[in-house]
Amino acid sequence: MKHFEANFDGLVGPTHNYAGLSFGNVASQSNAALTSNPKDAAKQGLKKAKALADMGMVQGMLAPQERPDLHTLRRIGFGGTDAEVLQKAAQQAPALLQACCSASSMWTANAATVSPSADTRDGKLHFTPANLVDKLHRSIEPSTTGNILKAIFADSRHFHHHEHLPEHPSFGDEGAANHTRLCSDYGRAGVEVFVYGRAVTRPDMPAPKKYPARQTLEASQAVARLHQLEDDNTVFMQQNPDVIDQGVFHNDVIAVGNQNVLFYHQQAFLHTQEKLAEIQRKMDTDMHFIEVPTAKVGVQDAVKSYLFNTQIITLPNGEMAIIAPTDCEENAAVHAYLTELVTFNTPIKKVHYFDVKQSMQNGGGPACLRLRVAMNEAELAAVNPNVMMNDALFNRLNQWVDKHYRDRLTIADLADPQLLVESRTALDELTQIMKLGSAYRFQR
Ligand SMILES: N=C(N)NCCC[C@H](NC(=O)CCC(=O)O)C(=O)O
Repeated sequence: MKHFEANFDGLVGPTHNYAGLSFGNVASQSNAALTSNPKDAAKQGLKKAKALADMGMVQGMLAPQERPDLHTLRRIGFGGTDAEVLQKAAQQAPALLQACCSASSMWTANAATVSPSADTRDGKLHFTPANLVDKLHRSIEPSTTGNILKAIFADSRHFHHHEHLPEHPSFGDEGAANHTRLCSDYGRAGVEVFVYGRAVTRPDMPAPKKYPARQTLEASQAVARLHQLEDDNTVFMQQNPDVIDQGVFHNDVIAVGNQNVLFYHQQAFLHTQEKLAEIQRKMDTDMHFIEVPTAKVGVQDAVKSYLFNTQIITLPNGEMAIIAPTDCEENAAVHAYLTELVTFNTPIKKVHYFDVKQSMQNGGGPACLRLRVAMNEAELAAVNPNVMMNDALFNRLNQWVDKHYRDRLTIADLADPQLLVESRTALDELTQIMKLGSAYRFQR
């Protein structure tokens, strides 16, 4: 049976805006209050997803969440008509309104942790939505994420869905952004690398001083238990707290892996050599550890350009390619490095650049925008086909964006009751396009 990796990109929602909600994420903070362009944002994402489909990759789309989130606003005491709820929240607690309007579900690397059936004891593909407890605006995503994943991966003969971890800082879980699966071939048991920022039960271990460590060791261990992984196919590594304090809020901002390649910055981890040796010992093939030295690319350049928030994909011809943001092309040191990288003796042979600036300005690069699901043909046949990218879906979604999305949105616009109407109208139509049933609360 054929095995491959599918990517599910988050469709950018109609309320995409810059509210500076993510302390520790430099782009989010420094672009706060910029005017956004939701239409461009959605189209940039669709273009990248379609390009991967055109390269022969299996590519799907995940629907955005319902925002403004009236349910949460009512839950915290804003009442009246929908328009009144928005107006009162805007007047009394603008930060809470902003948290309830973020289109942050677009970054589907944070939707869940996924373990392919080749790695798990029950031979099923496991999903655990990330609880994202570190940020208020993201902590309201996991239940709906779980519902969307269950609507797409519905067949219980193949897919095993878990509830998100308890909503407490001890179990801070950021999903696939802090998880990398390495393997010799997608269908063979691999090594799942969990990268955590701090260990709650081990206060003696180093932790960042300035910015939060969003992922805990305890959360990573819980996910590995739920997913029925063996010690032989898991590795737990600690992220270097110094780089978290320099703006590396997720591990996928400083490292990315694919099959037998791990591409990472010299300063990414603690106890690097020991941990890489453990990975190699547990792998059934020789690893390519591609370490980028600080002397060639500093941490600041890596964070600004998102050199490591690139996707490394295996093309149908077996070669690997890097999907990078155009910001990498614009940074001299990073561009020089990538140009050199394809000449090294590694499986990576090509770099493709994509403009995803609307997302980048909130700290989300190409890799943030996608959830990886390694699977086989039988599993793919069980996936809702209406979310899979092809010419027809690409054209249909672009028309849908043109019809419903604004081309400029400011923080002040979030209280506009018309934005709520537009968003609901758009999402209602989307559930018909993607055949998702009544996925949203407002439809029930
Ligand atoms: N690295 C990965 N996998 N994902 C990137 C997520 C970016 C997201 N930004 C935001 O949520 C900013 C929203 C705002 O400020 O309006 C975050 O910090 O959680």
